[in-house]
Amino acid sequence: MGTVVDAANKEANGSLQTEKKVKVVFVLGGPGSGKGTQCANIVQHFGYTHLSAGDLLRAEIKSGSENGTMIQNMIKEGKIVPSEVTIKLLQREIKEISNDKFLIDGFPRNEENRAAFESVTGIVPEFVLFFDCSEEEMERRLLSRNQGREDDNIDTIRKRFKVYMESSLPVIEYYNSKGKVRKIDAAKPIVEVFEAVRAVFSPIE
Ligand SMILES: Nc1ncnc2c1ncn2[C@@H]1O[C@H](COP(=O)(O)OP(=O)(O)O)[C@@H](O)[C@H]1O
Ligand SMILES: Nc1ccn([C@@H]2O[C@H](COP(=O)(O)OP(=O)(O)O)[C@@H](O)[C@H]2O)c(=O)n1
Ligand SMILES: [Mg+2]
Repeated sequence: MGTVVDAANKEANGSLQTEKKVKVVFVLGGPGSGKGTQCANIVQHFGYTHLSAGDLLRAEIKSGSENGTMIQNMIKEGKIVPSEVTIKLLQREIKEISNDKFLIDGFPRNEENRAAFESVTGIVPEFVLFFDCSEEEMERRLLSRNQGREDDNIDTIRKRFKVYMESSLPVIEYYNSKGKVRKIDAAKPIVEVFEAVRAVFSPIE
């Protein structure tokens, strides 16, 4: 269990009155491995709230916020946005949504994300759901994703794969060294992947 503390409230009352105890599962894997697709299934069957870091960042661009242009440029390059930006968006959702269990999809994507989230929120994940899939398969899926995303082009896809190998896989290895990774063969068809996902969630429900 982790807690998200309202800093302002803590400041005002010198106490942790608005502590909210939450259960968090990180959903990690390469671009196109099927994170978003399986999160939708988990939401339906296990009552978690799905927080996609990428979706929150794209919404931030649309909102015209001061960080929008920076975020847009980094997404176009497949780069990882400064953690303080992404963590603030995640914290806001966790605080505002009346649920106590969250799937955080596509985060942490590098060591800075991982360490900063833990030190800022005090939350340690129950476990990490890792969707393992070959680059060839992920590339095929991204090129036919048709969600109008400007980062689903072959040049940016190549950059994202490089970032995934260099920065994101080490985070998965970190959690693996702590016995926290639940690895799923994500190359299989959607239904078969969900069968394996269901088995991971069922025992603890
Ligand atoms: N197991 C699967 N087999 C084939 N296609 C898949 C599978 N899972 C997801 N897809 C498709 O691949 C694309 C990427 O899936 P998505 O869930 O957006 O992945 P991610 O969030 O990891 O990038 C989508 O078009 C989705 O419909
Ligand atoms: N923790 C994160 C997650 C996403 N992002 C950015 O958002 C982009 C899209 O993330 P996403 O999770 O929606 O991408 P997919 O894995 O779903 O294809 C990433 O390539 C990064 O540029 C980030 O900077 N930090
Ligand atoms: Mg996704």
